[in-house]
Amino acid sequence: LSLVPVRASPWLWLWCGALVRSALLLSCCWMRGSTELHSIGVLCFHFPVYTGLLWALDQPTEEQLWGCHSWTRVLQGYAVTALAWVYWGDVSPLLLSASAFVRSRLSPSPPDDTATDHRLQRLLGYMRPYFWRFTVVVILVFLSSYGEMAFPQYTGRVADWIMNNEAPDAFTEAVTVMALLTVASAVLEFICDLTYNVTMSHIHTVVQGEVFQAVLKQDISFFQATTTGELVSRITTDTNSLSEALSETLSLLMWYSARLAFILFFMLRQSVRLTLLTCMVLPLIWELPKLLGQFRQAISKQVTDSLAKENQVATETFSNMKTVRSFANEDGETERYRRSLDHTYALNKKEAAAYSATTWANSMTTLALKVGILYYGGTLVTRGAVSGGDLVAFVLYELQFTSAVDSVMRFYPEVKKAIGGSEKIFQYLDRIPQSPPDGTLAPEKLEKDIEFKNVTFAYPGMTESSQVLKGASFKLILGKTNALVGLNSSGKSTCVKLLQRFYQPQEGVILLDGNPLHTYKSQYLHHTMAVVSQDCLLFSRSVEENIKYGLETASEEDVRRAAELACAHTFITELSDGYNTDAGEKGGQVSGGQKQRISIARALIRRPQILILDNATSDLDAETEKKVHDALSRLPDQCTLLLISNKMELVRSADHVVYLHEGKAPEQGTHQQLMQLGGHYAALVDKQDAGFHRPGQRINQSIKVYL
Ligand SMILES: Nc1ncnc2c1ncn2[C@@H]1O[C@H](COP(=O)(O)OP(=O)(O)OP(=O)(O)O)[C@@H](O)[C@H]1O
Repeated sequence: LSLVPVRASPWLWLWCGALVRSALLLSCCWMRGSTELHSIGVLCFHFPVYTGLLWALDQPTEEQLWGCHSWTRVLQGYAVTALAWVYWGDVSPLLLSASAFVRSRLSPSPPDDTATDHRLQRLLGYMRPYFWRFTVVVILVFLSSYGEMAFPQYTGRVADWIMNNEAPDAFTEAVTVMALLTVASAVLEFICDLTYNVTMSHIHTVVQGEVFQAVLKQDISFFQATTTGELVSRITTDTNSLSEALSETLSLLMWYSARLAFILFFMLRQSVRLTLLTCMVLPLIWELPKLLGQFRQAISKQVTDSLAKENQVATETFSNMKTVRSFANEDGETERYRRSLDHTYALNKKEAAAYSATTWANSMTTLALKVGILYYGGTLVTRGAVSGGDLVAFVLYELQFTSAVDSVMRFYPEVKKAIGGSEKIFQYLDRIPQSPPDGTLAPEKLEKDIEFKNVTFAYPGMTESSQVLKGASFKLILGKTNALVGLNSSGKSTCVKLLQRFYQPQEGVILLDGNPLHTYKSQYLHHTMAVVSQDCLLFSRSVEENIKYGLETASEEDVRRAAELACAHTFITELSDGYNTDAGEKGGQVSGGQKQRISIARALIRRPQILILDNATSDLDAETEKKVHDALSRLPDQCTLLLISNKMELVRSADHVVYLHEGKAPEQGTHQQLMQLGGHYAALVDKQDAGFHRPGQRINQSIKVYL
């Protein structure tokens, strides 16, 4: 062991021993977690670092350096290592679970390093197409950071020249070079910032577009479970803060990291001892704010969630303003909003406390370092170990160094926080819609009836006892007028939603043209089948754009023809700006009846093979409704018409009536056949007829007719 080269350098011996011990510990696969790596670091390197510190402080180190060569010391070192090896082998799982417990107490959602790495990789994936641009950015960052080193370097030299009254020409030259390098560095920084920010804002646009697209692909139950406020917040607020963090904060992090590397290099050139002293204190500067930063990160996540909830309350209130006003519940809504504000405020206070603690820890540690450097540097100058100029340069470097460490410490958690915040964005991007994959069928013409075969269905999250359909089997005749009748909540609208593939039946199958519904292309299905429901909504755009919604290629002639069929043309031309009149948010600028006719026109412009009207003419007066139905009866023969209405005269005129009862379809046939049967349907018709003959009594509106 005391053989030649090692003996020649006690430092080498000391560090080799530390490396051997750490390699031994690392070879145990169970000791590769971050906690264990820290422990290995402490175990193996505390002695060499301690000796280094003594050397930096100009203290005697002979005993520490040469003491290793005694067999007792070597054996003692390995004995401690072996002991630690055994100790961690047995106790490590216990320690890990205890620390996990403590962390779970401190923060409900502890930061998961693996998940963060994964998210980082995903984000880097978006940067990959701009690889060369980022390479240029990195090169510019390094060049510019290098240029910034000119100021302390030349200031130190100038200080020496002034103190020693040397070469006045060199002084002017040094100042000129320093100025040129600083200007060059600033120009490079400008080019670099511009390139980086333009690229990042393009990436932001791409991510935002992808998230929006991914959300639109989701199944209807997803929209039912997720509130609009939350969705909007994820698409706008979250992507914006991610983009801000990645464009501003990450760029600053890059700058300061590069600066840190150069400063360290120049500091080492200036004085190894002073640099060592600075670096000894570095872990303290590094670890304390990092620990506090983790705590802050967890709180920030809670703040983001709380803000999303706040948005949700506001969005819900404003979008239901009429309901709020009609129930005079402004105070109630204000109270609800105030409660969510209070919750965010409480979290903000926690976050502010964590932020202050992090900042305080940063400044205290850096202050202690500054005092230490000045004191120890002063003694070195007095002893003549370094020149006054060197100390001046070193102090300037050290100031930049601590500010760089401080910035890296500050921006690193922020970037991590933004990466953590990207979790939800990626959740949306990764979410696979629960509906089966899109089919391939898209026949030009349907030939067979629509058939529900033993269909059983409960809404997502509902129990079996809440099944809406319990093995319902019935047919809707192709090219004819069909009526689906039943009491309230008997599942009539649910059947339409199943036909639109908003939900999937748990059992049974729905056949269209003899094939299961899911074998059809989704786009084809929604073009073939047009649905107009009672609560049809218009978009805040012109009437014309509303009518040709999703069919941008439709001509003006098509729009006018569809509007005429829906008896909407006349009133549209009387609107302030005709077809160009803005329908307002959710169609708020037109009346309920006008909204329904525009919606019917929107359905008709597609020339659907199946038209479903779910109480779609309920807001029309009798005369207009008759006109609309007359027009609809003139639709081409092959169009299967499906109408929901509370008016029995429409049901009577249907070719085929299906009566839904307790999740099944016990009666189906023509109106006459069902009346002759004398079952539920006949009883319902009788009740309604009786209701019509009692003036002033409210009619039990529980019939829906689909044509
Ligand atoms: N999105 C949903 N999530 C959970 N349950 C729902 C949902 N939509 C409807 N339901 C429930 O399903 C049942 C059937 O509702 P559906 O709207 O299909 O009945 P309906 O016959 O059209 O009723 P109505 O004549 O009153 O319009 C009701 O009990 C209703 O509460």
